[in-house]
Amino acid sequence: KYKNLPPSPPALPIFGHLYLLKTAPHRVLESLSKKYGPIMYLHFGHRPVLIVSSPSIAQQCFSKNDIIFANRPESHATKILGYNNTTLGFSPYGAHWKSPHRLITIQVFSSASLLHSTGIRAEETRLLVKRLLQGSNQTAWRKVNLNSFLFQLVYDVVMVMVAGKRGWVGFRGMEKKLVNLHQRRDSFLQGLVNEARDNIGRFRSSSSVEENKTFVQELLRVQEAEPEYYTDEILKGLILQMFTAGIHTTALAMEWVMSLLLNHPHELEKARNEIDNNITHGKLLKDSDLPKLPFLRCIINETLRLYPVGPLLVPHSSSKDCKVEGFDIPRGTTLLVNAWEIHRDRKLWEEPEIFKPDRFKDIEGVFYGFRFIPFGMGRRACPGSGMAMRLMGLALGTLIQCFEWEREGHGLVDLEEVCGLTLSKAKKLEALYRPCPSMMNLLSQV
Ligand code: HEM
Repeated sequence: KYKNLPPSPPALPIFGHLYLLKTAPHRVLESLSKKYGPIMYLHFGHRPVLIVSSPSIAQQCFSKNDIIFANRPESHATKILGYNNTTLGFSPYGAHWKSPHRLITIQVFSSASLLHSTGIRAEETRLLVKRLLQGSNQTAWRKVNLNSFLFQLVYDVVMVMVAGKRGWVGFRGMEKKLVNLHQRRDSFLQGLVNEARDNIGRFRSSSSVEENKTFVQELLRVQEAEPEYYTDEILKGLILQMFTAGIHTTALAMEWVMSLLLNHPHELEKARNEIDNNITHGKLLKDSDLPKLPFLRCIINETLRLYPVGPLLVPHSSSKDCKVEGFDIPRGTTLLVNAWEIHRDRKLWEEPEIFKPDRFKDIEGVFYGFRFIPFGMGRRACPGSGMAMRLMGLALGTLIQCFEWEREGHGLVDLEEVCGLTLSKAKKLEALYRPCPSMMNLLSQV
C-alpha cells in the first residue's frame, strides 16, 4: 500500500534499526541523516519511526499535518506512569488532551497567571541567594554543586505553585521498578489533593483561599463543576505533569547556561554589565526587569540552541496516513524531530559549534523560521515555555547580579553529555562563587 516511503538504512529482522542506537540517539541519527537525507523511515522493533532533521520538513509536520501528528505513541511505561495515558504530555490528541490543556494553559501559563505567580518566583529566587550566602564570608571563594541548587529552586517554585508549600523531593532520578515508582508518586499526589480538599472544606468562606489559589485548589474547583470527567486520577495526572515536564528540563537548561558562561567569561562579563547598567543599583532583579536584559535572553537562547534539553523533542505519532515531503507516511508512525541536529546545521547557522549569544540579536520570529525549536512546535509544543524563560531569566540574572563566578581548577568545564529522554551534563556542574562586593549591602538584608 505504501509505495513511496522515505529512505531507510538496512534493518535487522525483529530489531529493525534499534541496533543503530547504541550511543546518544541524536548523534547517531545525525550521522545517518548525512547519508540518507533529512527525512528517514526506520523501525524500532515493530514500531515505524519517521526521523526529520530539516526545518522545512519539520514545518510540514507541524503546520499542514499538525493535527495528524498531534498524537503521542503509547508504551507500557507511559501507561503505568502516566495514569493510563491521561496526563497531558502522554495523552493522545482529542478531548482528553484538549480540555486539560485549556485548563492548564489558562490556570498556569496565561500571561495573567504568570503575573500572578511572580511573587513565588521572586521569593524562591531570594531563598536561593540566601542559601548560597549561608556561611560565606565576604571575600573567600566557595564551591557549590549548582545542579542541586538549581534543581531545588525549580522544584520549590513548581511545588509552591501547585500546592502552596515546599516539600517532598521524590521525582529525581530513574527508578527501575515503574510500578513501585508509580505507587510512591500516586500516594504523594493523592496526599496533595486530599490536603487541599480538606482545606477548602475548612476555609470555604475564607477570602485568602480564594485570592491565593494554588493549582490543586483550582483543579478541585473544576472537579466540582465536572466531577465525571475530572476524577482524582485526571487531577493527579495533571499535577504530575507539572513536576515531570517542568522541573528537570528547566534546571538542566540553567546548568548548561552556567557551564557555558563559565567557559566564556567574556560573555559572563557582558551579561553582568548589562545588569549593572539597566537595573537600579541596590535592588534585586525582578521579573519585570527582564525585557531590559535582551543579552541575557540571547544567552539562554544560544544555550538552548547548543544543548536543547529535549534533543529529539517528545515523540509524536500520526493518527492517519499522510504525505510529508512527497513521501507516504503510514498511520501510527512515530515522529522524532532531531532539534539538536537542526540547531547545529552548518547550512542554517554560522559556526554552529561556537557559543555566540549575539547571533540571536539579529534573529526575529517565534521559531526563527523553524530552525530554533527547543520547545517544539504546533499544538503539542511546550505550554510551559513562557514560565521557563521567565524563571531562567530571573534566576540566572540574579546569580550573575549577586555573585562572582569562576571555574574550579584550570581547565574548562567539561561539557560531555548523557542523553536519555533529556540531554544532561555527564558531570554535574561544580563552580566557585563569592558575593559581588558591590552587592554586599543588599545581600546582608536578603
Ligand atoms: C527549559 C525548559 C523547558 C524545555 C526546553 C521544554 C521543552 C519541551 C519540549 C521539547 C516539549 C515537547 C514538544 C513536542 O512534543 O514537540 C515539551 C512539552 C511539554 N512541556 Fe516543556 N519544556 C520546558 C519547561 C517546561 C515547564 C516549566 C513546564 C511546566 C511547568 C513544561 C510543561 C510541558 C508539558 C505539559 C508538555 C507536554 C505538552 C503536550 O504534550 O501537549 N515544560 N516541553
